[in-house]
Amino acid sequence: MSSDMEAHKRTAARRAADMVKSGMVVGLGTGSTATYMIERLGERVAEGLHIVGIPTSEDSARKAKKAGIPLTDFSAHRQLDIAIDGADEVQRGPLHLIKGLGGALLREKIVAQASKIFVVIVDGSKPVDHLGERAPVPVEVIPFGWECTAERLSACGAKGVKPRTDRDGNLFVSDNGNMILDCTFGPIEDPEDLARQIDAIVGVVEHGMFLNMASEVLVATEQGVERWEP
Ligand SMILES: O=C(CO)[C@H](O)[C@H](O)COP(=O)(O)O
Repeated sequence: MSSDMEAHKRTAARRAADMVKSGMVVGLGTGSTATYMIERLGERVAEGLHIVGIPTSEDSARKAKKAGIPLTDFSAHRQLDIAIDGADEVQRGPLHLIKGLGGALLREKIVAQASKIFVVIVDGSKPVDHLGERAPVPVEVIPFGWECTAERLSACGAKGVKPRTDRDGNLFVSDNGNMILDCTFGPIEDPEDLARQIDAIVGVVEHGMFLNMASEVLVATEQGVERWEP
């Protein structure tokens, strides 16, 4: 990871964190870009910003607590004012996303769906013409019968379906106790159709295509921060 890329992630993250106002319920994304956003929100809380956060992963919950951000959950709030999160790919135009290479796609999608505004923060390596160009589509599945679920995902056109593993080669376990299958499709011509096919497979909990969900995307590059709307 180049230091430029890190600097761009940080710039986009801080720009989004500065959109947050006192009184808001804020969805806290997961990943390296979202971590910069959590750190910036922590600074703002220390300066007097009053917010509560709903984290999208156990990892982000830990980081938010460390940063001093008070946390809440859906038992207290059914709707969030804003959610801010990174992405693995962003398609300009509809602002379709692939998310979940960090393993948190299910909670991320629940939080994004419950938010009035969903702001996506990326560096210049994330925009693509078609979803699937560079990233696999992560699919969270229940462990029971995953081999069978994997075959059905192949039948949807995935060229490769790989169970995600951790650094030690053990099967990755999500915060929800599920597995992730990384499905390589290559450029996806019709993401809505693919999403329908994947949603219909028994055993699939959720996939990492976030279609028509982003309210805006902040793309930070050498040239500054571009703001995209659908
Ligand atoms: O979806 C995600 C985690 O599940 C992340 O937002 C995505 O992987 C981007 O991560 P990073 O900001 O580290 O590039």
